Amino acid sequence: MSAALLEPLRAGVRDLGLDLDEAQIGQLLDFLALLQKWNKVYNLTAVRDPQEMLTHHLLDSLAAVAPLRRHVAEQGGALPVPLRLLDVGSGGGLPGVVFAICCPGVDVSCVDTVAKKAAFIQQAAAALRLPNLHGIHARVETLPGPFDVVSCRAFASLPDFTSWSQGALAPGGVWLAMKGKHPADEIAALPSGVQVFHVEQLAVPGLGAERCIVWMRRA
Ligand SMILES: C[S@@+](CC[C@H](N)C(=O)[O-])C[C@H]1O[C@@H](n2cnc3c(N)ncnc32)[C@H](O)[C@@H]1O
Repeated sequence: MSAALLEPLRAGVRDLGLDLDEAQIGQLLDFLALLQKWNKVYNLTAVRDPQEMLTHHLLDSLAAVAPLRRHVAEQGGALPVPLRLLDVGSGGGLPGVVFAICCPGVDVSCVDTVAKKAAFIQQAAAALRLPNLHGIHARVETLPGPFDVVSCRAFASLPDFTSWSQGALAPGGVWLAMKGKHPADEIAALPSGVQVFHVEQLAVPGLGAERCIVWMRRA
């Protein structure tokens, strides 16, 4: 599988303008192979075709890496080292595992209510030799944090995501919600204690669909 996906992955990374070394490209392909292998047992994702996994999961998550790196760079010395990120409802590790591979300076915890999904993340951390990746089996509502960035993809509405994870967000922390088209209704339904400070459009190579990141913080 890896050989057939290597060139499309390289092309996608190039289109995204991402700087990744050979080891990271290898880890991304190894992650895809793990996801495909364990999907049969753990039912981690409905996407089963490897090419589709590449565009819908890997490249889609990779599109959020440059924005995350920019946030880390912009905050500079204001953030703890390593920066602590919580990926909520991570499922098979998207985008959490991709963030852990591409941002070694970020300590990534992936939380999921389903035990076998959290176990898969632990397995991936060991297999891919990622000391900055952890799987947590819990409901996000019960996690105290603190996390400097709380992310999600295909998880819940913005009001539910921010309300359920507010206890995990560090003072001065930000929410990074990956969404499809601009979620105007969800933004309008946010409580006054949550402020949207940026809606960032993303272009995912090979995916003709609208994607954005909704960045939020406590008002
Ligand atoms: C649709 S999946 C998305 C998985 C992954 N983020 C992705 O983009 O492929 C949503 C995940 O959220 C998890 N989940 C639902 N409610 C949760 C909660 N309260 N706390 C943590 N995880 C939760 C589910 O078990 C499921 O794995």
